[in-house]
Amino acid sequence: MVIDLTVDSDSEERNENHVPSSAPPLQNNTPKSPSTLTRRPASSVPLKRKSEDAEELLASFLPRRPQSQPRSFSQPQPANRANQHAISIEIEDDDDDEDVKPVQIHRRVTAARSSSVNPNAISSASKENRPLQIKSNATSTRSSSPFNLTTTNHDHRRSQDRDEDRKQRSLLSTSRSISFQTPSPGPISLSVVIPSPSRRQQQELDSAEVISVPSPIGLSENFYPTDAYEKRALKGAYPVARKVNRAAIPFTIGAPGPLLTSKPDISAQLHQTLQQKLAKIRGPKVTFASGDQHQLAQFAANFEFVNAYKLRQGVTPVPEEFLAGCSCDGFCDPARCLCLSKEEETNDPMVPYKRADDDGRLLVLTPEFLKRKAMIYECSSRCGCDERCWNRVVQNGRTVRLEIFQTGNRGFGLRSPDRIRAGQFIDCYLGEVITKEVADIREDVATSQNRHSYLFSLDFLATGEDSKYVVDGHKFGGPTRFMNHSCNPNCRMITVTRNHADDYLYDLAFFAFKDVPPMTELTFDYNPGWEKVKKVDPNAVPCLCGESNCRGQLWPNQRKAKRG
Ligand SMILES: C[S@@+](CC[C@H](N)C(=O)[O-])C[C@H]1O[C@@H](n2cnc3c(N)ncnc32)[C@H](O)[C@@H]1O
Repeated sequence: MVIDLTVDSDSEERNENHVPSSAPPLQNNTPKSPSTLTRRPASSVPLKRKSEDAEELLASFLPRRPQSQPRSFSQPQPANRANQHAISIEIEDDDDDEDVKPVQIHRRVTAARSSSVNPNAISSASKENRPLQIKSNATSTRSSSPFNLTTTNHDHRRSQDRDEDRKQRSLLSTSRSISFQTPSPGPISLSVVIPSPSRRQQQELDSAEVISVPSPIGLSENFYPTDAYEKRALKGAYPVARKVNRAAIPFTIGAPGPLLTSKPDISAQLHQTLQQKLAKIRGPKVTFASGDQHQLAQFAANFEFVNAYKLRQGVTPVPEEFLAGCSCDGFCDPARCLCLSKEEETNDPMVPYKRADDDGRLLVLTPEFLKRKAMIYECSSRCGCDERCWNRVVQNGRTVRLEIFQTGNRGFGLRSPDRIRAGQFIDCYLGEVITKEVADIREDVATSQNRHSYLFSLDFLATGEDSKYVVDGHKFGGPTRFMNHSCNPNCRMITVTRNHADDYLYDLAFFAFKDVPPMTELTFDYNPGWEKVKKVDPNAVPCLCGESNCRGQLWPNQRKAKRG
């Protein structure tokens, strides 16, 4: 579609057909200048003003004008020429400014789809449905506009334009000499031609069927669908229940079942529950010494035994492929095994285990190692040695039986019915492995509830103050979670690992410090190396170990300390 929009100020007679009868006659009034232009000198108004005005008008033609700028739009009668519709729009600015000398600028913008004016445009428009194209004799073009303004190659028009420019300049110069104000465009009439449908479109329109649609009524299901059909179908699928005379149905009482003749044995039930839980522990038997039923019941309801760490959210072990091993064959050679711990100062390899003096099958820590603070690196599945290798003790598990008993003043405690040799491995501390952040929260809860703490920091190789992970044996754990503190302990915790690459996840293994007679409570120092202080912190947990060298308090804070 092509719309020929011609901006013409003075060739009135050519556009007479498009001027609506209602359009106001040409007046000699000076239109009021737009506020943006009143402060500009007339000389600053560009000569291309005319074309800009056309663009402005076109732009303003599309959206609605605000009420504050009243403009009159009038639609002209269709032109006499066949296949042509013209809309003439007259735009007029109000002017009440008496100070400005009346200067009349009258513009008529005619958009006509006229074969005489632009035959090419018409022919192309009728063939294709192109976007609206407006032709103007204005000098500027705006390609980004949906309207495409192009210059008409018409000499006569150009001369008319030049005349108009001259006339405008003279008018502007007159205005400048008087008030130095730029006049606004006067009443402008705009004619827009709306093209008729193309031949193909017309054919489609002619052949289109007229479908009669019934006028909607408020309750018609065609327009407001309901579930009435669905309801009717459901009614058929589920017939209405028959009425029953309940009084007529006989009620027969059967033979009575076995009645409880005695009180249930709570103690036996509790014992059974505990046995079930203890049976889950791997290795030699772990038992509960009979004691306070209420405490046992509490424990049975709130605790589960585990045989390995339970890694919680945020805890990631170093993958297996990072495991390094020695190249020993069969039994490791203490002189060249790469897994052996290194002496911190000398870097000499340390052999941690030796055969027990009275039992060749039993491996115990060497007396030298018991005094050290080094970590034990045991051989692993990546090593060349086999499972009989002497450097595999902790990974082979517990060898002594254990008993959980009530201490009387420190809650439960742990002991063994077996004799334990100095340096003998007892068991590992187990539980949930949690992040330090989670541990802090749990510690606050334990402290506020004034209950036992089961948090054990994995901070042996930590460079900073704090650990990355913490083991919590409160809800899940092994028998060693019952080991109490003593200022004169008989056991020691030593860190043991098989993965040289992981500094944060390793075993917390308990070894007997000295020979421990059967049924002696197994204890360790919660804060090894912590010196006795003269003044005991009144907020600290008081130590009840009863030893002559008792420090009087368990720890400066609830959690067990760094290196053992
Ligand atoms: C790992 S738990 C030991 C088992 C605990 N007794 C139980 O019944 O579950 C640590 C807690 O036991 C108590 N505890 C351990 N050793 C203690 C001691 N020497 N004196 C006082 N309380 C002790 C403290 O309440 C501590 O928070």
